[in-house]
Amino acid sequence: MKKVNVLFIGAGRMAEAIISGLLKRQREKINQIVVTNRSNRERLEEIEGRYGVTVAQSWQEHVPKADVILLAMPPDYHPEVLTSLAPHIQDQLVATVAGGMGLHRLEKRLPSGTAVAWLMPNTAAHIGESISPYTLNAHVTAEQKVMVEMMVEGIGKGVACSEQEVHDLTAITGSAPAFIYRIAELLEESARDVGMPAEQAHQLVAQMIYGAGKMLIEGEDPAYLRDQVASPGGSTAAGLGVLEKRGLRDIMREAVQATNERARELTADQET
Ligand SMILES: NC(=O)C1=CN([C@@H]2O[C@H](COP(=O)(O)OP(=O)(O)OC[C@H]3O[C@@H](n4cnc5c(N)ncnc54)[C@H](O)[C@@H]3O)[C@@H](O)[C@H]2O)C=CC1
Ligand SMILES: O=C(O)[C@@H]1CCC=N1
Repeated sequence: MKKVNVLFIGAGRMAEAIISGLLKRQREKINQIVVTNRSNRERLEEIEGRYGVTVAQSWQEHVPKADVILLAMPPDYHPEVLTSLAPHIQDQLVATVAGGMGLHRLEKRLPSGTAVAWLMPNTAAHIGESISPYTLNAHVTAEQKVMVEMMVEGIGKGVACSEQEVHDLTAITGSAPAFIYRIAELLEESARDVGMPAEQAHQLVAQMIYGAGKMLIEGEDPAYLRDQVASPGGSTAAGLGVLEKRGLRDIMREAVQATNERARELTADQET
C-alpha cells in the first residue's frame, strides 16, 4: 500500500485520539496528516506542537493531495462541509466518525460514485485500544479498503459491519466508555469515602477495571466471571442484589436506547 495522506476536518477530542493512535502504531504507513478546524487557531497549534502534524485553517487546498478525508466534527455541521467539499472531490475516500451519520447522508451531498466510509471509534484510540465498527459503501476500492483497515487497526481493532450495525453499536462501543468512566468515578468516590487518598483510589479502581477487561478479552463469558467473584450467599452477591433490585438491566437498556435515539435525532434533519 502506498503511504497515505489523511486530511482531518475537525480537530477536537476524537480527531486527537485518532491522530495520537495512528502516529503511535502506523507512522510508517502515513505520508502526511493535515489537521484543520473551523476557527480555533490555538487548538491547531496545540495539535501541531503535540504531534508534529501539518495544521491549516482551511482544508480546501489540501483536498487534492488527500487519500482520505476524515470528518471529525459534530453531525450538524456535516451538510455544509460536505456541500463545500463536493466540487473538490476526485477520487478521495470521504469518511466520518459522526454519531448517527450513516453512509447515505454522506453520499447524497457528494458526487455520485464517491467512496465513503463511516467509522465509530472511541477515545481509547488515543492509546491504540479503540474498538471501531465501520462500514463502507460500494464505491470503496480494494486499495481504499486497505487504507480504512490500516486506520482502524492503527487506533485499535476494527470490525466491518453493516450500516445498521454501526448505528446500533454507537452506544455500545462509541459511547459506553463514558458509562464505564462514570462507574469508575463513583467507585473512586466510595474509596475516598472510606479514607483512601484520591490518587490511590484512582489507581485501585483503574487497575480493577483493567483486570476485569483483560479477563473479558481473554474470552471468558461475563456471566461466568461474575459467578466466580460472587460466592453463593457471600458479600458480592449482596451488592449485585442491590444492582438488580434497583433495575440495572433496565437502566443499561434505557441508556443504550437513549444514546442511539439521540444520535438519530442529531442527524434527522439531514434527510432532505
Ligand atoms: N468523543 C467521542 O468519544 C466520539 C466522538 N465521535 C464523533 O466525533 C465527532 C467529533 O466529536 P468530538 O471530537 O468529541 O467533538 P469536539 O467538540 O471535541 O470537536 C469538534 C471539532 O470539529 C470542529 N468543527 C466544528 N464545525 C466545523 C466546521 N464547520 N468545519 C471544520 N471543523 C469544524 C471544531 O472546531 C472541533 O475541532 C462527532 O461527530 C462525534 O459524534 C465518535 C465517536 C466517539
Ligand atoms: O457523544 C457523542 O455524541 C459521540 C458519539 C459517540 C461517542 N460520542
